[in-house]
Amino acid sequence: MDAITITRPDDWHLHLRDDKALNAVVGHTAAQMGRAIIMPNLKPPITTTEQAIAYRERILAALPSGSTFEPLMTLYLTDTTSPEEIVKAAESGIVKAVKLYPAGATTNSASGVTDIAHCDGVIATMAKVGMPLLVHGEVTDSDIDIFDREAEFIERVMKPLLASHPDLKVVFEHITTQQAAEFVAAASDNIAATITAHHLLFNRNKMLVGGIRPHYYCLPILKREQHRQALLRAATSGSPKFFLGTDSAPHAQGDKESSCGCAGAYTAPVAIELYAMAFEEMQALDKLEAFASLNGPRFYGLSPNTDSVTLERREWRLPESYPYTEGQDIIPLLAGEILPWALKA
Ligand SMILES: NC(=O)N[C@@H](CC(=O)O)C(=O)O
Ligand SMILES: [Zn+2]
Ligand SMILES: [Zn+2]
Repeated sequence: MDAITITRPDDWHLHLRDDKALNAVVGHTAAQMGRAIIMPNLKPPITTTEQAIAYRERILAALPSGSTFEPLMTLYLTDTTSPEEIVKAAESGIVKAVKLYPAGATTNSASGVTDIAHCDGVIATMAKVGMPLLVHGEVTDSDIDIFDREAEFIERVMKPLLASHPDLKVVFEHITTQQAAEFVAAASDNIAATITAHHLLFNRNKMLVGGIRPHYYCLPILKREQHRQALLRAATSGSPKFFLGTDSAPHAQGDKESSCGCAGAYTAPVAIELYAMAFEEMQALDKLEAFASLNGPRFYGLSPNTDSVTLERREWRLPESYPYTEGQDIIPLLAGEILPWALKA
């Protein structure tokens, strides 16, 4: 196949940050995606509908002129989020989901939930009004190895949560393990998952063999090959439960290439190209459209985009960096490398 045309994709898990960083990155996503679910882990986090509406306005203002990209907003769940705030969010039509960050699990999760028991009433309200819960699924207990934190989350948090709230819509975000892929596939229809391009393309060797490569450090951390294979099978299985979520998570070069580097891979400029590489590895390019453009809107109760994008088989070299904030560049994943697929302008 030398070209593939699909319904324009959406990104169901994206970090856009704010201010100068927002201005630097939003165009990369808007050039490819029709819509994106915007993560609320700003400093301070987006915890109210009012803040989500204001953040949405800042995103729209930062878009290149003429762009029709649509940001879909989320709230950051805390120990003190009220059921009233959830009702308000649902009625706004602007807030599409609520995000659970276990406190301390990832970037800007300090205000996250310390114990999900604190949120039982709020989650019951979410189930009642049909507001999806998006989950960063890792336990944070210091005795649990970083490579086991997602699998352990399924047992300790996800299963009890779904048992108490069987009608709750849940997206298990950025799944990275065979356990998560199998759990979601076997769960009821109201449970889905996003999968990143980098977890489909790379195992942990990419990050650790021949030198430590900080741009491959993200959370949940890259796993061993067995897990990558399970994610590839899930993404290309044709199941509507799995859809595209890049988790493109920009951090300044200096914050990544550091003695204590931040977690997050910046993939927005080449998101759909990277997914095409992964699907081609499975000889499943015919499954790309459902994963990238149809399954997500279906889960969120939205229509697919009405226009399309075309990928051409044409080698091109990704830039080494892009301008980011004052005096800082951002390094995309696969910076300076040759990619086999190009998005037709
Ligand atoms: N994925 C990451 O490694 N980082 C994300 C947070 C997240 O999605 O967990 C970020 O905001 O930088
Ligand atoms: Zn996360
Ligand atoms: Zn994320």
